[in-house]
Parts: sequence; C-alpha cells; structure tokens
Amino acid sequence: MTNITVFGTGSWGTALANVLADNDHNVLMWGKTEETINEINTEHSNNKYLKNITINETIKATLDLKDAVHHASIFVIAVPTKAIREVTSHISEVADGKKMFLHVSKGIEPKTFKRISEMIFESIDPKINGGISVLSGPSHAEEVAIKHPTTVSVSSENDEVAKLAQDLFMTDYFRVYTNNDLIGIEIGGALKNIIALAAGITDGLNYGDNAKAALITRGLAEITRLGVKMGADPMTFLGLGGIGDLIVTCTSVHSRNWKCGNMLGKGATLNEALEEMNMVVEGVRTTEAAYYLAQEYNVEMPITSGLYRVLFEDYPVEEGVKDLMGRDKKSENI
Ligand SMILES: NC(=O)C1=CN([C@@H]2O[C@H](COP(=O)(O)OP(=O)(O)OC[C@H]3O[C@@H](n4cnc5c(N)ncnc54)[C@H](OP(=O)(O)O)[C@@H]3O)[C@@H](O)[C@H]2O)C=CC1
Ligand SMILES: O=C(CO)COP(=O)(O)O
Repeated sequence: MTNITVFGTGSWGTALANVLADNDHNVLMWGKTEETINEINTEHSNNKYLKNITINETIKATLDLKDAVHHASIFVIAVPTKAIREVTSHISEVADGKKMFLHVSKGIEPKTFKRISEMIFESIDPKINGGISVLSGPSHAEEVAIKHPTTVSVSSENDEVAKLAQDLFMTDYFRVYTNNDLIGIEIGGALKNIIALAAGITDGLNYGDNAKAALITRGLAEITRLGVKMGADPMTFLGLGGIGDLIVTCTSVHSRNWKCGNMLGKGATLNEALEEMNMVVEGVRTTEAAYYLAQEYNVEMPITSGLYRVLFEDYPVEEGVKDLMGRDKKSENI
C-alpha cells in the first residue's frame, strides 16, 4: 500500500483516485471547492463531475494543501492545463523531500508552447523533483469509473519512474503500458482534442461517417507531422496515446471536445458552447497553441488552421469544411 495524493477533484482525478484505491493504495484527494470535498468525504460521490458513481470509501479529500502534500511522495496531477503551473508551484512551496509528479492532463500551453511535463519541471523546485511522468490514452473517466476495460500508456524520461507508475495503476480493468516517448505521448494526447472538436462539428452538420473517418485519418497525419518535428517517434501516434485516443475522443458521446464541436456544428457560438459545458474543453486552447506551433515548425496543419479560424475568427463552420475539401490536389503519401 502506497500513500498517493491526487490533485484535482474533477472527473478524471476522481476516476483515477478510484483505480488507485481499488489497488489498495491510501489515496487523499485535494481540491479547492468545499462542497466537492465534503461530498467525497461524507457521501462518497462527486455528482458534479461523475454522476451516480460511488467512490471507494477509503478515499479521503481535503482542502488543505499542506496536508495533501505531506500525505505522500507520489502526486497525481489531474487539473486542466491552464491550472498546472498554479497548482504545481503551490505544491513546491510547501513540499520537502523528493516527490514524484504523474500528470494526466492533455494540453499545450498557448504562447510558450510548453508540454505539461515541461511546465511542471519549470514550476517546481529542482530539489523536490523525484521524476515527472504522464499517463495518457483512450480513457473516458465515465467508463473507468464503472470499471470498464481500459488501456493507457505511461511515459517518463526515466524508465524506472514509468514502471513505478505502471505498477501503481495496473488493475484487472485498467491495463497500463509503458512507452519511452514522452514527447509523442504528450503531443498525441493534446492534439487529438483539436481533431475531436472538428469531428464534433462535422457530426453537428450531419456530414456522416465518411467525413469523420477522413478527419481521424488526416488528423492523425497532421498530428504526426508536427509531433515528429517536435522530436516524437512517429510510431507513438499508432499507439494508445495516438490513434487510440484520437478514435475514442472523436467517436464517444462522453468526449467534452466532441460535444463542444457538436454544438458549434449545430450553430452555437464558442462562448455559448463553452457555457453549456461544466467541464474543461482542452482542445480550444490547444488549437491556439498548435496553430502557432505549426507556423514555428513550418508544418502544414490544415484541419488545425481551419478550426482556428472557426474558433477565434468567427469563420462559418460550413466554409471551413468547404476550404478543406477545396485544397490543392495532393498525394496521400507526402
Ligand atoms: N475526463 C476525462 O475523461 C479525461 C480527462 N483528461 C484530462 O485530465 C485533465 C483534467 O480534466 P478533468 O478532470 O476531466 O476536468 P474536469 O473539468 O472534470 O475537472 C477539472 C478539475 O480541475 C479543478 N481545477 C481547475 N482549476 C483549478 C485550480 N486553479 N486549482 C485547483 N483545481 C483546479 C476543478 O476544480 P473545481 O471543481 O473546484 O472547480 C476540477 O476539480 C484535462 O487535461 C483533461 O484533458 C484525460 C483523460 C480523460
Ligand atoms: O482524453 C479523453 C479521453 O481519453 C477525454 O476527452 P475529452 O476531454 O474530450 O472528454
């Protein structure tokens, strides 16, 4: 039994806390909303984020950051990308001794273009850095919470850290692979959300299955082009953290990115769609980051560029699709 603290009481943090508690680990959750903390402690539920799920009764939750930090040497960071620096720098202020940081977030920071592991590395005191890793793959919280078979990958620059994470999470319903391509796993997890937004849009427009298959396939091509330029192994994009996550996010009713895109396809504005969701839609900020990254690395990313115009320049969704279909003739092999 290992002491583990999960930072973030949203849908993914809650589902993963359950996986860890099912593995007999001593799990403390930290969050910033009193109502949620009380609900986890007294009702063993978190209905805002995971409806009708009973949380393992051994899991405790706290608002106190010091208690959360002192509980464990292994931290699961399960907050949206925009909160990563704030949460990890606060952890660093109160931590002493080496701590292992495993993040599960899927985004890239706009403006700096940093991956999450890089943001954590920059935000914490090097003295407490006991290894940084990522867990990613096709894994909607709603299905993990009801113990449906799920597979993910963990990656770290240090293979021993990845193996430790694998051991901590592996259960009979949650199968964990290691993968030594940290860049590829983080880029695959972040960029698939862009394509899922686009898939939601074409579904909202009722363009059917051919259009969605095209988006998944050509989306994978542009994710791979950028990922490889950033230093990823192209094979990673054919694994769980690449095509696996791309398929699940583009086709699942659970995906927040798909849902948000679907509302846009049906005519909502971005603000209306985001207001309707009470959970994070990472793909919006990641589209901005990837749009500029593509320019920096001189990589063609037509789906990302088209979506950028729709999200940030009020470009009509139908025109965006027409533009993609009307691009110059190409060979698929390039
Ligand atoms: N949900 C899923 O199925 C999966 C999600 N992910 C990724 O996991 C990450 C977290 O997503 P998810 O749990 O789904 O998000 P949710 O929207 O379900 O929950 C977000 C959580 O983050 C907390 N939070 C937000 N800002 C802060 C902050 N500044 N300080 C402390 N806590 C904060 C929220 O707290 P509060 O409620 O108090 O506002 C809430 O508990 C995302 O990057 C997502 O892409 C990855 C795989 C699967
Ligand atoms: O990453 C996910 C599943 O693997 C969750 O995707 P959404 O954020 O679109 O719900």
